[in-house]
Amino acid sequence: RTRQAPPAPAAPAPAAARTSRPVRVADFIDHYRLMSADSDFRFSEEFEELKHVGREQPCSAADLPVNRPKNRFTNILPYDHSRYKLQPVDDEEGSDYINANYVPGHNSPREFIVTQGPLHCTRDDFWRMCWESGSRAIVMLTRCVEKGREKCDRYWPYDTRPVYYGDIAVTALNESRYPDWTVTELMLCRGAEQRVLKHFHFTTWPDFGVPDPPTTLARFVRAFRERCPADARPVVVHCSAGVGRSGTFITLDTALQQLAAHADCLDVFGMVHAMRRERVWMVQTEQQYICIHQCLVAVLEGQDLAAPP
Ligand SMILES: CNC(=O)[C@H](Cc1ccc(NS(=O)(=O)O)cc1)NC(=O)[C@H](Cc1ccc(O)cc1)NC(=O)OC(C)(C)C
Repeated sequence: RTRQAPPAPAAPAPAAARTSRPVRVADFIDHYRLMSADSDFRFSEEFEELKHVGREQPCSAADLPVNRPKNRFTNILPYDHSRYKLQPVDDEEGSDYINANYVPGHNSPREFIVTQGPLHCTRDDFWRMCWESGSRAIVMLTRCVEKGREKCDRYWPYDTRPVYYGDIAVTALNESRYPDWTVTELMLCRGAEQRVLKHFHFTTWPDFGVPDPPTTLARFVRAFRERCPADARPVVVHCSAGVGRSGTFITLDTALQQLAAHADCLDVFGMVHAMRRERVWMVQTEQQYICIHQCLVAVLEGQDLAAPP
C-alpha cells in the first residue's frame, strides 16, 4: 500500500495588517532617528502601510447627483458611516449633506468635524453645520487663494459689518494677527440666540507641504489649545480638501495632549490609521507624516515652542 504524503501545512495566514505601532516616549527621539535614516526609508515604509486604510467604505450620499456639486474635489468624498448630517430641510433631497466627517481626537471619538474648504454654494451649509453642531471653534489651515487657485471660499466677513449666511448672521468682533496665524472672534446670531465662536486661521501652510519651519505647527497647536474653549463641543477643522493639512493638525494636537497627560507611549501610526477609517487620506503626504514626528521630537527635546502672547 503506498503511503500518502502528509498534507502540506496550511499556508500561514497573511500577517494581519497592523492598526497600531506604539513607541515609548523615552525611546521616541531614537525612534525618529532610526525611521529617518537612509532618506526616511522606514518612514516611507510605514506611511505606505496606511495607503488603503478605510478605502472599502461607501460614500453613497456624496455620490447622489443632487450632492455632487457640493464636493470641492471628485476624489475627496465623505464616508457614509461617519459623515456629519445637517438637519434635513422639509423633504428636500440632499438637504442633510455636507462634505464633512466626525474624526476622533484625544478627548472624544467625535472631537472634530473635518470638512473641505467651503464652496460659495456650500457656505450656508457650512455655517448651518457650525451652528447645529454647537461648535465654538473653527480651525482653518489654508488660504482662500494659493498660487492663483481658489482653495476655499471667503466664508466669513471682511470687516465688522454683520453678514447673513442663510438665516445665520455672522459678525467679526475682534481680530488678533500674528506672523503665521490670525485669531478672530465671531458672533453668530440665529433667531433670538447668540453665541461666540473663535476662528483660528493658519495662513502660511502650503498645500501638499509642511510649515516652514515645521515646528511652527506645534506653536499653532499650542496657541489653539490655550485659546480654544475648554468644552466637549466639536471643533470644526478644514483646509482645502479637508484631508492633508487637517489630518496633520489633528494628529499633532492629539499627540501633544497625550504628552501633556504623561502618556508612556505615542502611537502616531495608530492615530492616523484610526482617522483614515473616518475620513479619506487624513495626513496626505509622507512629509506631513514626518512633520508630526519632527514637532514631537522638538517638544521632547524641550525646544522653546511658546505661542506668541
Ligand atoms: C492631489 N490632489 C488631489 O487629490 C485633489 C484633492 C486634494 C487633496 C488634498 C489637498 N490638500 S489639503 O487636504 O491639505 O487641502 C488638496 C486637494 N484632487 C483633484 O485635484 C481632482 C483630480 C484628482 C487628483 C488626484 C486623484 O488621485 C484623483 C483626482 N480634481 C478635481 O476634483 O477637479 C475639480 C476640482 C475640477 C472637480
